[in-house]
Order: sequence, then C-alpha cells, then structure tokens
Amino acid sequence: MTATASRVLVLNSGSSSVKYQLLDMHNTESKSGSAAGRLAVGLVERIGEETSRLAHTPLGTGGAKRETEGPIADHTAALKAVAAELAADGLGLDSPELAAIGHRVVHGGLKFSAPTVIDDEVLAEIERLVPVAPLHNPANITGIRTARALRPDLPQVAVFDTAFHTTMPEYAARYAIDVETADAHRIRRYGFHGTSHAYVSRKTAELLGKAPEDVNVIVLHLGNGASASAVAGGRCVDTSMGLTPLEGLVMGTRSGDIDPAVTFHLKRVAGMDEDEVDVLLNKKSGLIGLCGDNDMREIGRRIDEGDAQAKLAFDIYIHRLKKYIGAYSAVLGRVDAVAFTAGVGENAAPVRAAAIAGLEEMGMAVDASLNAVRGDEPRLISPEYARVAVAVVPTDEELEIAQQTYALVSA
Ligand SMILES: Nc1ncnc2c1ncn2[C@@H]1O[C@H](COP(=O)(O)OP(=O)(O)O)[C@@H](O)[C@H]1O
Ligand SMILES: CC(=O)OP(=O)(O)O
Ligand SMILES: [Mg+2]
Repeated sequence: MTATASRVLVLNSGSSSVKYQLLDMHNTESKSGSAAGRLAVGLVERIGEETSRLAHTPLGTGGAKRETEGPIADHTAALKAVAAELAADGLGLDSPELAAIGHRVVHGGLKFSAPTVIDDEVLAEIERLVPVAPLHNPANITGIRTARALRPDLPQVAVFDTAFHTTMPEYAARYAIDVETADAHRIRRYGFHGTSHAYVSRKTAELLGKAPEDVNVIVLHLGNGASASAVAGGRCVDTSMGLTPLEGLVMGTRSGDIDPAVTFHLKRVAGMDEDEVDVLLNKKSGLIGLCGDNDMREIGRRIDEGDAQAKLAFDIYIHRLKKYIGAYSAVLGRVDAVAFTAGVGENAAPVRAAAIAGLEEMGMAVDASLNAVRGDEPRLISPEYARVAVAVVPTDEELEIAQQTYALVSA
C-alpha cells in the first residue's frame, strides 16, 4: 500500500446481484460515513438473465446515475462491467490510490471470526464451505478471483457474515443432535448477515445515546434474505439463521424454520430428490412460494386490492417475526431496543406496525405517524411512553466492510 492509498472498493456479491461501493477512508471518519467519502456506488442485478441491469452513480464527481440494461451472463462479466464503469470516471482499479478490495463472504465456518487477507489457503477454505452457502459463497469466490486477476498486487480482504455470531454461547450455537456426528461434519448454527447485525446494533446504541456495552438490542434484518439477532451489550448471543442461511424467519424465497421431517416426507412420499428439495426450500418457498411474489411492495399492493393469498403470506411472515421477537426478549431478559433494517425493515411501515402490534405488555409499541416517516437516518418509531425503543436503523454493510478492510490493511 502506498502512503497515499486511502480508497477501498467493496464488493457485495449476492446470488444474482453485485452491490459495490468505492470509498475514500480519509473521509469516512464521521459516524454516518458521510456521503463525501463515497466516490461511487452501484448495483448489478438480475445477473444471468436477459434483463440484467447495471446502475452506477459517481458520487465523488457529482455525476448523474448511469443505467445500462442488457444481458450480463455471469458474475465475472458483471465485475468486468463494474470495473469499466469505475474506469470511465477515472476511478479504475488500476488507481494507485486504491488500498484494498473488501469482499463480503457469507460463510466463514469455524475458522474465520475476523476480517482476513485472502491468500490461496483462505480462498480454498471459502470454497470448502460452498455446500453450506450454495447461493452465496460461489458468487463471493467469483468476485475474489476476478478482483485478484485485475489487481494481483492489492490486498483482498474477506469480511465474513458469520464473524459477528462467533460469540454465541455453545448452548445457542449447537443443535440438539448427536454430538459426534455434529462435530465430525461441523454441523452447528453459524448465523449470517453478521456485518449488518454488528453495524445496526452499534448504530442503535448511538441513537439511544448509550455505549454498545450498555444496550440489549433485537435486530431484525429483513431483506430478501432475513434474520433476527439478539445482541447483549454489543455481543451476539443468538441469531435465527443456522448451518445455512435457510433457518429462521420467512424470507423472500426461503422457508425459514420448518420441521426437518418435511424433507423426509418430500423424498419418501412426494418422490423428490435432495436437489429438488433444496430448490423448493431455498428458491420456491417463503413469500414467493406462499403467494407468487417476493417483493413486499407488490404484496402490499395486492393486499390493498383485497388479495387473500397475499394477505395470508403477509400474516405468516409477521407471525414468525413476532415469535422471534418474543423468543429473543426471553433470551435477553431486558430489551432496550428493537431495530428494523434492510430493504423490508427500512421501507415497509406495515411490516413494522404489524410485527409490534399487540406487544404493549412487553413494553413495545409503534407510533403510526412516526412509523410513516421515510428517511435514510436512524430514527425512533415508538411513542415516548414505551419502555422499549423501536427504531428504523438503515444498514450499511458496504461501509462496515470498508472500515474493517481498511483497519486491517492500514494497521
Ligand atoms: N419501498 C419498499 N417497500 C417495501 N418493501 C421494499 C421496498 N423497497 C425494497 N423492499 C423490499 O426489500 C427487499 C430487498 O431488500 P435488500 O435488503 O436489498 O435485500 P438483499 O440484500 O437480500 O437483496 C425487496 O425484495 C423488497 O421486498
Ligand atoms: C446470508 C443471506 O441470506 O444473504 P442475502 O440476504 O444477501 O441473501
Ligand atoms: Mg442483503
């Protein structure tokens, strides 16, 4: 790293998308990682489809958002397109100001509990974990390989979704199955979205004007993938996702919690094989399985039109969410705040209202007019009388990844 290098490129590669940001870390010291530090942000979505779309905004130059539509075959092509967009703004990957590239890596298994500079051995371990994050780790690996090929001299850092959850006590992390079998195959609950749970729980403490050590928070990360966590004094003590990102809440396309016997039944009685069951539970279940739509905006529209199927899907989603709020209240003993985050949590006011409805005896309530306010800043939506603060706290996985990456390479 040269003395002047202070930029970090963050790649958040998902199963069919790549989110990216180029940040100048000399300008992101402020608590909100002020917009001044963000030189460019963008998103490639629907990778592998005919209708792929790349949206790129060069914030650093104040340039307008550029959108390109057309087929982008795979993640390698997506990253090359991103590199070209950055180069068009004079922010190419060849810049000497680039200090490192930070990669979101979803599954880090038991080995990785901190950000890690990627070498061949680290990459091999991330590959070994593909079976337990089949939708995610392959995309992360492609991102790493492509970025390494473009800048072999630059430190590439992996920031793991699982890292924040490694503080879970053994009784929360273990499944109640035969210990020898579990240990032989490293079967345990790892948890995901940890970068977001860490960032949001810290931000929530800040919103309350308290130190993270003094606050107990339930974080509800509700995106397409969704998970809840119980964070006691800044440390994760339980989370809803498990060995893979399939357990827990009802998600856009994933079932979340299910009786494992359903899988035997599908194989023995419905004649499905492993791969078919996998696809059913990961891609054809959750909201999309229940009502044909996985976007909460569309589900909201259908409910407004009186669509009973959409309403039932919504009610199932909310019921599961409520059960986790109850469970984590018991796990924490004292709850100071419930924080809603990610695409659904930040934008869907009806989800927030319904999830908290009826929880007054637990000290939780939502004020309808506060809940209707939209914005990018962390904000309270609970009435003043409520014992528990209910908040909307926008997540920023990219900023958190950039900060962890920069801290590691500039140490
Ligand atoms: N304005 C909105 N109102 C309601 N839901 C929204 C809104 N915007 C986004 N969402 C929901 O957020 C989801 C995407 O969340 P996001 O956190 O970006 O997910 P991911 O990172 O898993 O792709 C969409 O599928 C949609 O359900
Ligand atoms: C781990 C996980 O579910 O991630 P995402 O929400 O990006 O799919
Ligand atoms: Mg996400």
